[in-house]
Amino acid sequence: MLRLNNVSLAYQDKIVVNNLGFELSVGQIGCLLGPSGSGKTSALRAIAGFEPIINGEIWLREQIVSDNKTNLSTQKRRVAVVFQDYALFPHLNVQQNITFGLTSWNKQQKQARVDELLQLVGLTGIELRFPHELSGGQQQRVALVRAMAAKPDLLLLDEPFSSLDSELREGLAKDLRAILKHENATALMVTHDQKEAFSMADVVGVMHDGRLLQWSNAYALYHRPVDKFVASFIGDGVFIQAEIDKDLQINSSLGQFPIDASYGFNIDDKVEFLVRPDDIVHDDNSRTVAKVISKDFKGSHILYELQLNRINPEKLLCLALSHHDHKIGENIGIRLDLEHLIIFKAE
Ligand SMILES: Nc1ncnc2c1ncn2[C@@H]1O[C@H](COP(=O)(O)OP(=O)(O)OP(=O)(O)O)[C@@H](O)[C@H]1O
Repeated sequence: MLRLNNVSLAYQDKIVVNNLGFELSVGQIGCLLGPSGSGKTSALRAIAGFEPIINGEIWLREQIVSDNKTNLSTQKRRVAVVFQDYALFPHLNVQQNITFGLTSWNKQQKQARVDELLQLVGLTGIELRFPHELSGGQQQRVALVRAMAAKPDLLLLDEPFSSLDSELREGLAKDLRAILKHENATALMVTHDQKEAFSMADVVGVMHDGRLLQWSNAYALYHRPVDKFVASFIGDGVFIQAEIDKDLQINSSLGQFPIDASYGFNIDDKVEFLVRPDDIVHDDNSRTVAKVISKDFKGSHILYELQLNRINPEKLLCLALSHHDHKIGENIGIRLDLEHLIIFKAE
């Protein structure tokens, strides 16, 4: 449905999207995730036809819509775009807003589509209200269904929830996913918010400095990051310095443990491995103790920041059940419970 091959885009001479490549099939929801300035919005704008590309190809359906000679107009691409600063037409009511682009539809078809879409977003009955009579969350829901009203082949969403508070965001991301799936719509969203990406998308691409580092599902990004940037950007955790000893074991402040030969490390290699907060288990019977440096109460859990000891002042994060309540400065027993190792050569 959508395919990018080695797409590069530059403003003046500065390349901001570098050799981008991925594919979305019909009905799939993708997300480009990355820090500010990583090129996500520029990539989305190129797919929408707002920016020409200097290299590569963008395919939509079975047609090249962008290459270094072609830049098909947005209308001809049959894509709909929802921007951060979505705006409904203030002088049109909800029904008129939603049906604005449905010029070739008759009255009954328009009415049926409005009813169907408003029901999907739980807003039945607000057809005749004007935007100023709606809450921010309701306005954003209407803006989203308006973009989907004409059943575009591809929906492009640029940080669609950024103007909403965090509680609304999560709810809306889940709702939007349900609607997209109901409509079997193909969509690509960009965001810097990992939670949003994970609740919305089937497949997530992490971007950094214009490059796509990894394109996979959320589970693989968290558990099998391809490099240190992805490992640090996705989820919490700390890197522990270690070296490979003569028995090809990892030797670290958290103890020694074996490493599979398939990792390809050699004796004396300096390495660092990732320890997520859920890899550190609070265990009063453990001989390894660490001091509580800070704590963050999260309701069902407490996220502790711990320091191993004076000789090994490495910091760790530990996610403990909320009734394991310890004071700052207290020493608590901990145990490493790594399911699998995320390990890189030390920089
Ligand atoms: N119209 C423009 N002209 C020149 N440079 C631009 C233009 N738009 C974006 N840039 C630059 O291109 C780079 C990538 O910007 P882009 O907006 O694509 O990143 P982003 O990952 O979407 O960031 P954000 O999350 O902050 O929107 C940045 O260095 C930005 O300053």
